[in-house]
Order: sequence, then structure tokens, then C-alpha cells
Amino acid sequence: MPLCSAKCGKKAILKRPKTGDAMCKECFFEAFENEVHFTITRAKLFKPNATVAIAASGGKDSTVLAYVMKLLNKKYNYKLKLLLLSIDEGITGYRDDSLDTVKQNRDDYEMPLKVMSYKDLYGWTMDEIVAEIGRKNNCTFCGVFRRQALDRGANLLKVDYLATGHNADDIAETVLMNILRGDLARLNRCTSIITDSGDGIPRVKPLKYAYEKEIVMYAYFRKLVYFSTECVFAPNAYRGHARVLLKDLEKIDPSVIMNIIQSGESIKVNETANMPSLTNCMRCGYVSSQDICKACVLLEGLNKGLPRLGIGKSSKVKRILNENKLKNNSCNINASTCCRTSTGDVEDIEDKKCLCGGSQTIKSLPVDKIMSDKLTI
Ligand SMILES: Nc1ncnc2c1ncn2[C@@H]1O[C@H](COP(=O)(O)OP(=O)(O)OP(=O)(O)O)[C@@H](O)[C@H]1O
Repeated sequence: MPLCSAKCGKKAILKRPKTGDAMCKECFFEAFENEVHFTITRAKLFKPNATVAIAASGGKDSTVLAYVMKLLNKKYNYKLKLLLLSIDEGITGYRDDSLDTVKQNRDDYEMPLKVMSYKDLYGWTMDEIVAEIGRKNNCTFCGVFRRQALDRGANLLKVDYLATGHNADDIAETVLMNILRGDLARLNRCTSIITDSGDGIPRVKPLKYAYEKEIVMYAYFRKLVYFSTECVFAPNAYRGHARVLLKDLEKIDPSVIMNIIQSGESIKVNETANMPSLTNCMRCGYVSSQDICKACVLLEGLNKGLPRLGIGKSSKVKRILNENKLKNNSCNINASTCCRTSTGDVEDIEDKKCLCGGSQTIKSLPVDKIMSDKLTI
């Protein structure tokens, strides 16, 4: 190995995947951390004294995010209060094990941890959902519920920001996917480093420009404890294609990842394109591009034995809901179970109309129920 390209005089022990530079371990750490710091300061990601929930899955990205955020917060005196927020999707042999890793992170990094589960929020674990719907489309349920569960957690914790471990590869893959699908609305916002979740708590991505290979390398050389097993259920097939394509292109030239992100950032979507406007779901109050958000529609389908409701086009959903409304003008599921946990967790029990259009009312999960699972440190 040659000498470290940072000219520290030490021998290089690695080649940076992003730049190809030969480096020693310490100079690599410094370069990686400085780049994340630069990303944070250039985008003015956080206001001083803010509280930040780090969405922690126990995987490499969120583990590195928690570690680096703690380090930079101290080094540059960001004055942030950092805590961890984990969603337990209820996947045996996967999330239960990765949550043990998050608990280890909680102890190692001395950050409070809040865990919220699909079972408490929606009445279903992913194991139960897969038993109901099979392995096809289960990622749709998981992704939609997780996005909302993180928003609910951030609200509950009254944080100022929610930081996720999305890295440069994730963002480049998403750009590719949105181009391949012709999804202009998503293409327009998928490269944003700050996104508005509609509830006033911005979602931020401090690792937006960090390459996945560098994150793995950083975790390895820093000896960070993280969980590396793939989800036991079927992977998201479409994203898988984009991922394979990106990895192949990266082998030819690593700069393609940054190039794709920069292209995504520069694309200006034609104003005449059909862009959905964001509103609040009539049912749960969370942000949605439809009157009823995807999480509520999917949950309705599960609770009413129509698990394919919400998979596919929204016009199809409307048609099925209308047919269902005509067939039974009242909901055939009893009030305590019908749509039982799909409403906001910030309100106490409140009567709302069921999506079936019938006279049945639904009850939201009392905030005390969720709050009873206190922050642990
Ligand atoms: N169960 C969860 N609880 C909390 N946050 C999560 C959870 N799953 C995903 N996230 C957040 O969303 C980000 C992107 O999730 P994704 O499923 O793409 O995982 P990933 O790329 O494998 O990341 P990681 O290595 O952190 O698991 C994660 O880095 C994390 O911040």
C-alpha cells in the first residue's frame, strides 16, 4: 500500500470507494466525518438547541448516523439533544434481533430510545400481515406503515427533526426508480435533503452524500455494532432492479452515484405535469395526497378481509370502497376492532366514521396507551 493521500505520512490501509484515494484509517474517519459535517452545515439541517430523533433500525446506516451525529454534536457544539426512535414492525427473526442492536446503541451512545410497534399502532404485526396477504406486496404495507409510524413517533416525542440513515446509494436508486416509473412527483422531491412530512417536523438525511460502501467501511474500522441480516420477507423487487443497475454502474465509475443525485437535483419538473397536492388524511390527520391516506386504506383492507385494497391505483380503491359501501351499508366488523388503531395517537378516544361508509364508528388508540411505554435509557 502507498502512503496516505492526506499526506499524514502514515501508510494507507484502504482505498476510499467514493474517490479512489488511498488512506490511513484516521484520515478516512476524518474525511468521512467532515463530509457529513459539511452536508449538515451547508444545508443548515438543524437549528441549535433542537431535539432530533434518529430513526434507528439497528442497521449499518442508522448506526453510523447515530455514532457520527453524537461525535459531531460534541466536536462542533451543535447543541442538539439526540434520541433514538425505533419502529418494531413485528418480524420474527429480523426486527426482534435488530432491536437488540438498537438497545446496544442506546447504551453505547447514551441516547434515550423510544420503540413503537405496528401491533400497538395498527393492531397488526408484519408476521400477521404476511400470513394474511402472502409475500407479494408485503413491502408496500411495511413501507407505508413505517413512514407513518415514524411520523407518529416524532410527534409523540415532540422532536424538532426526524433524521434517517438514507445514504447516497438509496437516493440514487430512488432517482433511477422514479425515472423508470415516470413518477415525476416523487422524482421532484426524492433528492431533497429536508422533506416536510406535513406535521411541521422535517425529515432530514445527513448521510445523503455518504456512499454505502464507505458507511460499511466506517462501521467496520470503528468497530460499531450493527445488524446486517436482510429482512426475512421478500425484498422490494423493483428497488432491487435499480440497486443491481446502480451497483453495476458503480463498478465502472463510482462517481455515477453522485452524478445521478446531482441530475435528480437539477431536473426541474414541467409545471404542467400532473402533481398531486398534499393534504391531511380525513381519517388519521397525517399527510396524504388523497382524502384518505394509504396507511388507512391498507389498514381498512386488512381489517375487512380485503387485503388487496390499496395495492394499485387509487381509482380502483375508490371503486372497491364504493362497491363495499353499497353491499353493506354498515360495517360488519364490531366497533372495537373495526379500523381500531388507524387514527392519530395525539388525540384521546374519539368517534370517527369507518371507511366502509356504514354507521359504525371507530375508536382511536388513546395516547396514554402509547405513552405508557416510556422512554428508556
Ligand atoms: N424499523 C425502523 N425503525 C426506525 N427507523 C427505521 C426503521 N427501518 C428503517 N428506518 C430508517 O429508515 C432508513 C432507511 O431504511 P432502509 O429500510 O432503506 O434501511 P437500510 O438502508 O438498510 O438502513 P439501515 O442500515 O439503517 O437499516 C434507515 O437508515 C433508518 O433511519
